[in-house]
Amino acid sequence: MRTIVKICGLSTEETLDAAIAAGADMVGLNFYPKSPRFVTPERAAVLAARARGKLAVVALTVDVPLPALGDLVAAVDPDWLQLHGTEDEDTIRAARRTFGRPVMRAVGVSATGDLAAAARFAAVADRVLLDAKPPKGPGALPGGNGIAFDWDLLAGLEAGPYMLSGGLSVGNVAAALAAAPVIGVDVSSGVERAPGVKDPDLIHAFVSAVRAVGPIAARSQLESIAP
Ligand SMILES: O=C(O)c1ccccc1NCC(=O)[C@H](O)[C@H](O)COP(=O)(O)O
Repeated sequence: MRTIVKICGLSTEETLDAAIAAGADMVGLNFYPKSPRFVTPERAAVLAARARGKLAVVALTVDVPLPALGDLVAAVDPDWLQLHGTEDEDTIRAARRTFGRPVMRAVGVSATGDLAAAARFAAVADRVLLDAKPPKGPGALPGGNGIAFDWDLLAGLEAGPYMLSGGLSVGNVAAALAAAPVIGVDVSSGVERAPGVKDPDLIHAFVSAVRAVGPIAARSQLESIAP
């Protein structure tokens, strides 16, 4: 099975088409109002319709209450939900049940102890996104900060539906995949020329860099995972 590639925080037709042409598997549409990647539900609906059947569209939200999430799902009809805040297991279960879509839960990692939280969420979510923790201080976003964490912390990660994110780029994604036993990768800042401005050439280069690593089975620590 090939490594899953998600390009997060798209907002234009041009960059969506680049992700599709490059062979990405998922794109993220960002509904966090303070993000430079924020898209309105109306704009997202246009992009999601364009992507339909070509790759999976992920609606990324941060601590949005279920009724408002329902409005978003109705407007955009995403294939996946990505919960990138402090949503607990009950909320994940409720979102899966209510909206009938798979849920990805992001988990910040800065120490091996965080892998316990990741495993807890992996038991109830369809996928867990292992991301860098946001930096402290004003202006930091819950994600999309372009910061990598120490991938060696993942050496003891049990096989599971884990994807890796945080500071990935064309230059480091092969090393990240060599270190981290994950089924996929997610990138945002690393394929941008400025915050919120995705670059079609960088999207192509990033997907090519992942494909050059080869399928998951070529990474020995993942031979037993069937996502
Ligand atoms: O990207 C954002 O602006 C963002 C804002 C609020 C919550 C999550 C956000 N991004 C989540 C993602 O899925 C990113 O792709 C992931 O954090 C990695 O980002 P980066 O380090 O910039 O590649």
